[in-house]
Amino acid sequence: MKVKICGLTNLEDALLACNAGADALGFVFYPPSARYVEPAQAAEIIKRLPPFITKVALFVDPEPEWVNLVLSQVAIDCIQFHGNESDEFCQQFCKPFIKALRVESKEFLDHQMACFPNASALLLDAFVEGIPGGTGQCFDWQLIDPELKKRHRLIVAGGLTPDNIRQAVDITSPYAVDVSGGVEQSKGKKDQQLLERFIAQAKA
Ligand SMILES: O=C(O)c1ccccc1N[C@@H]1O[C@H](COP(=O)(O)O)[C@@H](O)[C@H]1O
Repeated sequence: MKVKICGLTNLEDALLACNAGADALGFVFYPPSARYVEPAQAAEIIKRLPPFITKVALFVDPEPEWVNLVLSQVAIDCIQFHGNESDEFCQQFCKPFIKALRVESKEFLDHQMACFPNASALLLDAFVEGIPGGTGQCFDWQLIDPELKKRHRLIVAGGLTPDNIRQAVDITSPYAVDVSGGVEQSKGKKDQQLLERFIAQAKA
């Protein structure tokens, strides 16, 4: 089980996440988010990370110029698109990409999943009207059809915490899980105990 910790804004939290066993770290380049990090700050954090950690840049309906600016300044391995971007839009940056889909219904999910043949993984998050992500809400994990897992690499996200992560993994058997709010003491500030408990439970 791979674990991505998202919404890193400072080096201390990034190192805590790595030491606790995180496989990937997410940096939010969506200015309205409370977890937004300036590219220069993300670049400084990334320079001091141990090797073999995947660095993920998160965007929501960005201008291509903004993505290219971030990629030119920050050593990013993978891009996570969390808005209404198309498969064609996402693949123009020549980086592996994760497409986030907000789960409204099983039919919607089946349809949406087929629209991203070039995604290296699909991330499933809760649907909350008017909020693109990081809502702290769960979706109905039972909506994931085992057939979908044969066709796509799935990342489960949305409202995950140290207390529900084991159940989420048992029900969905995903490729990876992604968390932001469930391991924070306040928006943009992670909590060491929550990080350690979350990762230990996810990988148990
Ligand atoms: O974290 C954010 O601020 C954010 C903003 C806009 C889009 C996505 C965002 N975060 C992603 O949302 C999911 C679920 O987060 P949570 O665990 O429920 O807080 C996760 O993939 C975050 O990377």
